[in-house]
Amino acid sequence: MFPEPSLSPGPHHLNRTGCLIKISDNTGRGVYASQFIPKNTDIDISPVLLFSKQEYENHGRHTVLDHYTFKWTEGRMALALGLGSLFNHSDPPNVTYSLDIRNDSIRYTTARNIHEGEELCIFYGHNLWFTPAKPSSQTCSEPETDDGWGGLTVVGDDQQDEIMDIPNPYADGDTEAITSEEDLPFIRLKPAPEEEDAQSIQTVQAWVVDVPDPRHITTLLKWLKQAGLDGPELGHLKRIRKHDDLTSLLLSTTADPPQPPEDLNLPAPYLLPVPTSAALTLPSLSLKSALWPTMYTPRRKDEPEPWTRGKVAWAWNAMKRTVGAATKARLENDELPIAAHIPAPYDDRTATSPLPTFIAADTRRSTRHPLRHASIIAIRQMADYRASQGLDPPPDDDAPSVDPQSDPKETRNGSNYLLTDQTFFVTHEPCIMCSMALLHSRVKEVIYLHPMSKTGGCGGSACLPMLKGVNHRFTIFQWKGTTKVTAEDIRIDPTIDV
Ligand SMILES: C[S@@+](CC[C@H](N)C(=O)[O-])C[C@H]1O[C@@H](n2cnc3c(N)ncnc32)[C@H](O)[C@@H]1O
Repeated sequence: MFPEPSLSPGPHHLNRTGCLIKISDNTGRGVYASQFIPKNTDIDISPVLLFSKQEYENHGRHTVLDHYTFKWTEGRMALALGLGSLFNHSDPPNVTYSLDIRNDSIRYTTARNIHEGEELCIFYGHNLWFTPAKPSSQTCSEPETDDGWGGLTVVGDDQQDEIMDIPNPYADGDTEAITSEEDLPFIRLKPAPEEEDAQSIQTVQAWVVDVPDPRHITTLLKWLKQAGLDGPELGHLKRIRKHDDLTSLLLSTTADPPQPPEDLNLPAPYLLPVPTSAALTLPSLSLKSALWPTMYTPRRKDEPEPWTRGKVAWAWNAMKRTVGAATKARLENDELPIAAHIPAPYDDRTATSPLPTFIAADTRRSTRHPLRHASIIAIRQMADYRASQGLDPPPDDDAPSVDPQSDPKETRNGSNYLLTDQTFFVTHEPCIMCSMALLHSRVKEVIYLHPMSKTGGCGGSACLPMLKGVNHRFTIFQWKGTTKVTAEDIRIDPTIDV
């Protein structure tokens, strides 16, 4: 059924589940099935060789190891021994893998039934360092994120019970210690300043005069000042342009041409389109400066807020629970496997009456309602709860279903229906509608697992909190998953609005 690629047999290394190594012209060595292998079979458990962060930085990453190693915890890198290093990349993959931090090994499991002769492939992530032999089935452009090993993403097990069994890798240690950025299980997405292309650059007509004798420039700059033509409206542009041997001076955007001092004998001013704003990125700088020399003002990034180990452990549990809810929604209710979760805030852990946890799955299928997205439901749960002043919520099909693990009575104060200061966990990047709802809700930060590059409103197809004119911004994180909370099972069609 699966055509034998132009393979030389290579060394066989037949393992107990029937995996063997073959060599193809396009992808080099790879792992192939010598027989039918059912879904959910553990096909290999590869021990790993660990490199310390320093060892890897100084040596490993400058060698071919960089194409083979997986990101481990505490900045360490792992080389899978045996078959583990030989799985090639495919999107979608037919093999998932999970890191077993305790036993220094990686487990590879079939994600579906595998036929004899089929190549077994894992998913390396979206930032490949080579051109994949088979074109990716996903055409989405994903955010520039670090996915795993030099480029690999951990795609974990799809069994909810197993997900729930995984020990939290951040559970031990000093809860007050600050976790370094690279040890965080998520990536802070710093939405790029708006990129511009040549067509989208806004321009305005400005008067320019050529100055054959550059010694006149000083006089002209003084004259601009005296004439009141040195206002801030052109402050994003340089006044003088030197092009080949010609010096030109930017005068004004006035309707009529300004009249420079006559005794300088300058040629008549002429109109030129110039950019209306400074350049935020280097590509934009070169496009704009081709029109007129432009100032470069990259956006200053906010100082990232540090995450303590205790808070990271809390986030890990929260994301695990979110994934569990999404998996359950699909398995038990035949819904889309999408869930959103507002856990009791980490800082409430010692409070006598902490906020309850709100967790919601998508219900658009069962309610036949196009707006029953998990995020909208979770936002509404919390808003209703906070505004309810102890009253029972309205009997609606997406009305609050406050987590039974929590006792809401104590903290209902009705003072605030917003999600101010809340961390919002969601299995998939929220769509534009949900991102706008999150913005309206004044949420503090959103952590999502799967990017939705075609429909997402947090950087995928648009970035709502970065829009001009919005009255709130929230921080966005993408889970990178050195844990099994990353579940391939809840991947969905990239064109779905989440
Ligand atoms: C972890 S190794 C996999 C084993 C490798 N094929 C070998 O012979 O050692 C990763 C390397 O395999 C190659 N590779 C993996 N998947 C590929 C794909 N889909 N298309 C082309 N090359 C691929 C790339 O050269 C990549 O750097």
